[in-house]
Amino acid sequence: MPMPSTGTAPCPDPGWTVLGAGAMGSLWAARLAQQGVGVHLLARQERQGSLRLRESADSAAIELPLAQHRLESLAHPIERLLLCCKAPDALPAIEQALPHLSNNARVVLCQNGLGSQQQIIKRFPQLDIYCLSTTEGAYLPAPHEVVHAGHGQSWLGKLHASDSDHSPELVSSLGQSGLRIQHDPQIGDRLWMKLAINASINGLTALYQCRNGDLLEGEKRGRLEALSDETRSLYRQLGMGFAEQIPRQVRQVCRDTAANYSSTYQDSQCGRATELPFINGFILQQAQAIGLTMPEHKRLLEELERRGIH
Ligand SMILES: NC(=O)C1=CN([C@@H]2O[C@H](COP(=O)(O)OP(=O)(O)OC[C@H]3O[C@@H](n4cnc5c(N)ncnc54)[C@H](OP(=O)(O)O)[C@@H]3O)[C@@H](O)[C@H]2O)C=CC1
Ligand SMILES: CC(C)(CO)C(=O)C(=O)O
Repeated sequence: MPMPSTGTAPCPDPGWTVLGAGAMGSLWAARLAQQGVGVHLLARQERQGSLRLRESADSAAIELPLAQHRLESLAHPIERLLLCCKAPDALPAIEQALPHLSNNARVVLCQNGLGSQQQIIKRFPQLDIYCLSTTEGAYLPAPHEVVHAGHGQSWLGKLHASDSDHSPELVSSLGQSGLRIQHDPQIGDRLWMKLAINASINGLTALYQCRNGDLLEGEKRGRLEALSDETRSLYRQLGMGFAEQIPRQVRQVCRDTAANYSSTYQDSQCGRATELPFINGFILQQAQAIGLTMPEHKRLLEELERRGIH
C-alpha cells in the first residue's frame, strides 16, 4: 500500500527568459534548450523556427526548436531574466521588461564594462539583480545560427552583499546548460579586472584596426602599456588590491586572444555604437570623481571620436 508523502516536492525549475537574441543570448538560450530547460528567447521581432548551434566554426550544426518572441507576446510573468544585450541597451531593455517581471523575479545582467549595472541597480532598487562575467566567446555567422567560438568560464554574483542572495540557485540552473559557471561572491572585483583589460585592449584595436595580439608590437605596445599603467594608478587610488596585476593580465589576454578581433573593433567595423562609454568612459568618470587625470584614456577616446567611433 503506497505511503502518503510527508516531504514537499522539489519546486520545478522556472526556466529562463533570455532577452537579446545576439551572440551571447543565443548561446545561453541554445545550450539551455538543448538540455531541456524551459527557455524563452526574446528579440525585437517575432520569429518562428529553429536556432542552429555550432560548438566550433567547423563543427556540424545542431538544430534546436527555439522561436524568438517579443516581450509583449509573453503569456506569463518572467521569473528569471538573463539580459544579454550590449551595455548601452541594458537600462532601456530593463525598463521595457519591468512590467513583465514577476514580483520575485531574478535578473541577471550579462554586459561587458561597468556603469550599466550600477545604473540599473540604482534605478530599480526593488529588483533582485545579479551580474555575470564571462570568457565564453560566441558570434552569429548567419541569421539564427550561433557559433560557440571560445569555450570559457562564467561567474555570477551580486554586486553588493545582500541578505537574500540566490546566486547558488541561479548558478545551478544556468549550469544545466553545460557552460561552465561558478558563483563569485566578489563579482565586482572580477568585473573591474575585466574592465581594466577591455580598457587597454578594445579601443586600441579599433584605432589601429588590428587583432588583439598586434598590440604587443612596436608603437602599439607603448600605448597598451601606458593605458594599463594609468588604469593601475586609478585602481591603486581606489584601494583595489589587485591593481598591480593589471599590466601583466593585459599582456596575457593579448597573448591568449592574439588572433581575435575585439568586440569593439568588430562594432566599429560594422558602424555600430561601441561599449566604450562603459569601458574607457566609465574609467574616466571614476578618475574625475577623485581628481585624477588620465591623459592616455582621454586621448584614445578623442582619437576614436574623430574617426566616428563612439
Ligand atoms: N559575444 C561574445 O563573445 C561576448 C560578449 N560579451 C558581452 O555580452 C553582451 C552581449 O554581447 P553580444 O551577445 O555579443 O551582443 P550582440 O550585439 O550580438 O547581441 C545583443 C542583442 O540584444 C538585442 N537587444 C538589445 N536591446 C534589446 C531590446 N530592448 N529588446 C530586444 N532585443 C534587444 C540586440 O538587438 P539589435 O541588434 O536589434 O539591437 C542584439 O540582438 C555585451 O556586453 C558583450 O560585451 C562578453 C563576452 C563575450
Ligand atoms: C578580452 C577581449 C578583449 C577579447 O577579445 C574582449 O573581452 C572583447 O573583445 O571585448
